[in-house]
Amino acid sequence: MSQFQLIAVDKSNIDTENRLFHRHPEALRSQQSLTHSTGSSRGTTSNPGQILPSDLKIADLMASRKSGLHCRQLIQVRSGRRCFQSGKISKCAVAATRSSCTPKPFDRIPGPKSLPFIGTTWKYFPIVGSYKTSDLVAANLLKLKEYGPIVREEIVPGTYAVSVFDPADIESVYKAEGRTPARRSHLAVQHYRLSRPQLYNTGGLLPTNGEEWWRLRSAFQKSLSRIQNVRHFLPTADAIMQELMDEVFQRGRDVDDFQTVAARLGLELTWTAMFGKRLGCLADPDELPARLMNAAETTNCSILETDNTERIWRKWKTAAYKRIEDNLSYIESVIVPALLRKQQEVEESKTSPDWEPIGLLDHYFQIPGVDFKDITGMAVDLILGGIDTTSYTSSFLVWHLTQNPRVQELCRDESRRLLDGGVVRPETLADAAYVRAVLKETFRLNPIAIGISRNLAESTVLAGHLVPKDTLVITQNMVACRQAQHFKNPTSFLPERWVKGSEHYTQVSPYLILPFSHGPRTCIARRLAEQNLLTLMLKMMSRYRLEWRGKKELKIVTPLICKPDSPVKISLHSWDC
Ligand code: HEM
Repeated sequence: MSQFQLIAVDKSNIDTENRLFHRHPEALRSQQSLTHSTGSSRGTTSNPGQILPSDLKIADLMASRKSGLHCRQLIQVRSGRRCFQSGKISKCAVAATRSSCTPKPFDRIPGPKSLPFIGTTWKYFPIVGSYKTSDLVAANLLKLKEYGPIVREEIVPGTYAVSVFDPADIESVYKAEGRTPARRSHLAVQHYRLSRPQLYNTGGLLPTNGEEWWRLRSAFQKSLSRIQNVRHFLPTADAIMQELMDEVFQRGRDVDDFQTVAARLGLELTWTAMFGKRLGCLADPDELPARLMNAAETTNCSILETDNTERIWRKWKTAAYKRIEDNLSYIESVIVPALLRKQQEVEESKTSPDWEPIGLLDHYFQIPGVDFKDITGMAVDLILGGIDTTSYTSSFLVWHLTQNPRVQELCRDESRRLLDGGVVRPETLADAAYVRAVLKETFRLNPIAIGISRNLAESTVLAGHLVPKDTLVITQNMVACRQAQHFKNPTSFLPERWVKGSEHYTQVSPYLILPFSHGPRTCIARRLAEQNLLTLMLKMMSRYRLEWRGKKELKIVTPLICKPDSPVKISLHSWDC
């Protein structure tokens, strides 16, 4: 009988082996029957050199080839002479040896030509280059077409960024991110904060890496990661959205830019979650919220530019660096006095028997091991993270709804069935399968982050190339989610893909759609953000039909996160008229 031997010699190989079983239930069943007889189980005893039955592997791997799935196993076939490597299944002319399956070196990763002093950045220059930083989605799509599923760029001479597009590689990146996942972003924010030790202890959560990041993250995430803690914010969120419907939409049914309205909403929701008190910026817009929103957006939109020109602003303050400095200092001028008031309030009331923490800050001021300066950094990061993410996502959501009247009707039917006297309750959210599917489909086509970046914590094989530890890798989820190999009619907005029982129901790799990222560094406010977006949709769709009045097509620009390229102009029509 011919036999096949899995060569799983290190952790990454064991991971790829597990991935194979994960994707091919047949293989898993056979593996289970195999391991039953040997008394082992999947994932725990993926022994290097383990012998597998021949019928299992041939059938399984051939099926993989037919279905276009990628195996990338380091597998040696003792007889049958097949070698599986780098996303392809190829016949080897001679008996496959381990060396023939050895990953290719890092410098063989394809990518644009690198020039002295400027590396590959010329590709983003006007006229000579074909990529635009303002349209990274198109640039990344072009990279995939030009170079394939792995692309290497020299972003600063001697510093490389590797893009991966295949979900199996995205999974490998997450598996190699380590206990304290590190990314290279918000460098100017970090520099600015470290130069103000009177206000901050560290660069804060967004830019910090390593143990210091974990100290902050583990302290601040508790009140945001448990679902029951987040449900605690639901009644206030419901009341805020009710005000949006009654006061704002009722006043004018033609909204010239929904994104601005949604930014106010994002600020109101974030502020209220933090302080446990309304800011009141929806119905009565005064100057402070507008300036705060503007300061957060300008800071966010200057991040990419400063991350890419680190060497310059470290010597001379560039315009983008100055923008960050000015706007962060404005945010501090609002936040710090509010934090001081809150701290005093907590001190005065926490001894009272009927005092209950309402906002995040009520918890933060009681966490041992963090002080006022740590909380200042966290509060500013929540403001930076909480407004544009909500407003851009809900703008794309509204765009897709306006383009799909049938989807609007299905959302209306579901929300009317589930709302309890117009109010969203925890069980409403749990049952809102269709509205949830609409949000997921929006995230497939319009995630606000094109993907995530990581500095690898360990050397890893990606698309058949050995990528060294510490290399900056970018997962290209957004482009991957628009590929026909993963989704039928990939550019169509079809929430039914996510509705069990629908003929369009699709099961895909869990590493494709990751709008909030994944693992220990996933968005700290993920549950809160989802809760708010679902509540908004349920309440809005139960009352209004949306009509698009903006530019023919809403496109994306990428100052940092993906933003609508033009005003989100809509009209709201009552369903009952
Ligand atoms: C649609 C809504 C949102 C999306 C899609 C989103 C997405 C993301 C993503 C992709 C990351 C990077 C994670 C990584 O590198 O692995 C992130 C981080 C973060 N997000 Fe969100 N986010 C959203 C809403 C919010 C809100 C409402 C807040 C605050 C109230 C927030 C605060 C943060 C913070 C502070 C981080 C940094 C976490 C860390 O580095 O440990 N986000 N978010």
